[in-house]
This record gives sequence, structure tokens and C-alpha cells, in this order.
Amino acid sequence: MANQFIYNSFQHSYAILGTGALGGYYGACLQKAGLNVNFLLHSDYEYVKKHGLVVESKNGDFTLTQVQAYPEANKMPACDVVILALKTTQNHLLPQMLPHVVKDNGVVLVLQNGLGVEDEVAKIVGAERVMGGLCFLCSNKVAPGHIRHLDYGEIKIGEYAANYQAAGITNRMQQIAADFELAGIKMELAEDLLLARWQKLVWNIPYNGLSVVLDARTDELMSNPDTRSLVEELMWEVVNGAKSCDRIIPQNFVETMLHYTNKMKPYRTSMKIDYDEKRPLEVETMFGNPLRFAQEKGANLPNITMLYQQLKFLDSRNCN
Ligand SMILES: NC(=O)C1=CN([C@@H]2O[C@H](COP(=O)(O)OP(=O)(O)OC[C@H]3O[C@@H](n4cnc5c(N)ncnc54)[C@H](OP(=O)(O)O)[C@@H]3O)[C@@H](O)[C@H]2O)C=CC1
Ligand SMILES: CC(C)(CO)C(=O)C(=O)O
Repeated sequence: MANQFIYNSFQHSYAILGTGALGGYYGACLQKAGLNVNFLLHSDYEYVKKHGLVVESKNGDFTLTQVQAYPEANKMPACDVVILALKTTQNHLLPQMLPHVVKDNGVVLVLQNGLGVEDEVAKIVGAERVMGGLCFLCSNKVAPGHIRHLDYGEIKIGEYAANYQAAGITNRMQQIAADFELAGIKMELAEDLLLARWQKLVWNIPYNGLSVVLDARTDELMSNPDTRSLVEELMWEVVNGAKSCDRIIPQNFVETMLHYTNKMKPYRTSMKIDYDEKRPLEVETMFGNPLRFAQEKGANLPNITMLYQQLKFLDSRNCN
């Protein structure tokens, strides 16, 4: 809902850990709106330091000729909000990166896909300094310092509490949402982060997984009756996984996700892009962790288990 949040005159400082498709897009939008944003770069640090960031977007292209770019997290200033936008396959770096870059009263906002990352981050910075967010975004990094935003962009954020207990709506969530809304990003507040994460998996588990295993785009998976029914079966298994964790995904949610994907432009999922580029897949956070959460509650998810095993095989062969 546009302008839902009253803007607080105190503006947060932001750190973007991972200036790629997602972090580069949201970070650039925040800077363009006048916020203080610090970017952690990797392979294109020198390039971005010199030339800035280019964003091609369906909402209008823009260039930031100067950005506060850093080659290492421990050279960044401590910030109010640290946006975690690395691929989850790089999360082993977090114990070195996070303690320095988040202020004592700051917060790490995990914008990665999957499940269970907030638990890991809480072990490093404490549960009271963790929030999560689900991004309904189609964006790619297409060249050094060059982000292409293809579609959507809404973010649903939720507070984290130990063991993913529902934590309700807080003042700081509203303040962060106000910053993003100022930057033109549509925001939603979730009372229950675990439910929101399971709901996002209703999309990610079938499409990210099948796109790799079957070498297919979303439109191909939807137009063939066999794969269309496989997608739906996987979605219902995710709904069952959520149920095992006492989270009820409404019946019509599966229909909504199928309809949403039918309306999407043909899309190569991020996992498929990673596979094609021979990068490691986010298989543990997107498949392994949801399976482990459900298994701990005694639930058996056979189709997702099979997809997980196939993806692990493909991933290990692809990266060797
Ligand atoms: N892209 C999208 O539309 C969406 C993405 N997501 C999720 O967001 C997360 C990020 O994905 P996405 O932005 O697509 O991924 P990208 O690969 O585009 O971005 C990740 C960035 O992290 C950087 N990076 C890698 N290693 C390091 C390091 N050691 N130090 C600093 N930076 C590093 C990479 O730099 P370099 O390239 O130079 O190595 C890259 O720019 C994932 O969990 C994804 O599933 C969720 C919804 C939509
Ligand atoms: C559904 C989609 C494609 C965009 O909202 C997405 O969330 C993803 O690629 O992870």
C-alpha cells in the first residue's frame, strides 16, 4: 500500500552486503531517495568505485555516479540497518562480516530466499538484532555495476524472535518500511516471519527446483500439463511442511501463486541462472532447511526430498 507508513524524520544509515541483483537494486533506490547507503562490493569494487552504479528498471533507468563502495565489510561504518543480500552460499562469511557492520542498536535485515538464515544470523548478532524480508523481485546483475530490474519489487518484512515465534508488528519495522516506501518500494508488514517464509517457498521450491532439473523457464513449466501438475503437487507439499510447523497457508494461496506465474513474463529463475553460470546453488537454505524443519516435526515431504537430492547431485557435478 503506497504511503502506508508515516515517514520518521530520523533517517537510518544502510549497509548493503552483496551489491548484486537484489542488493544493488534496493540499495540504489534507497540512495536515490536520499538515504545514506554503504555498499559492499566484490569482483566489481574498482569498477563501481570509479563509475558508480547503473540501474535499468521498468520504473525508469537511473545512474548513481558516486556510491560509498567498500571492498571489505570491516572497512564499512557501523550502520542502523544491514541488508543481507549475498547468495546464501556465501553465508559462511557472516561471522566475520556482521559484528562490525551493525550498530549496537541496529538490525540485520535478511533479504535472502529460503528458510533458517535468521537463526544463523541471530547466533552472531543476537535475536533482538534480526529481521527478515521476502522480496517479490525479478532482477539480474548483467555487467559490473549494472543491475537490470525486470519486474515486481515488493518486500514483506517481519521481526525475528527465537525459534521463529511470531513477533508482531514493531515500530522499527514501520520505520524501515517508511525508508523503502520513500524509495518507491512497496512494503508489507508480516506479523509472523515463519509463515511469510513458508509462503514464499510455495513459489521458490517448485519453480527454482524444477527449472534446474528440467532445464526450463517458468512459462514452459506452466504450459505442459505434466510439469504444471508437478508444480502444483510440490506447492501442496510446501503447504504441508508449513502445517507441520503450525503455520496455516490458506487454501487459495496455491491458486494465487499459479495465477501469478501464468501472468509473469517467461522467467529463468535465479537458481537456473546460477546453474547456467556454474555458480553454487542455494540448495540448503531453499530445500534442505525447509525439509529439516518439517522432518523435526515428523512430516515427510517425498517430492521435495527427491528434488533436493537431484539438485544436490547436479550442484556437486556442476561446480567441480
Ligand atoms: N535477484 C532477484 O530478483 C531475487 C533474489 N532473491 C534472493 O536474494 C539473494 C541475493 O540474490 P541476487 O542478488 O540475485 O544474487 P547476486 O549474485 O546477483 O548478488 C550477490 C552479490 O554478492 C556478491 N558477493 C559474493 N561474494 C561476496 C563476498 N565474499 N563479499 C562481498 N560480496 C560478495 C556478488 O559479487 P560478485 O558478483 O562480484 O561475486 C554479488 O554481487 C539470494 O538469496 C536470492 O535467492 C530473492 C528474490 C528475488
Ligand atoms: C517469484 C520471484 C520470481 C519474483 O517475485 C522470486 O521471488 C524469485 O525469483 O525468488
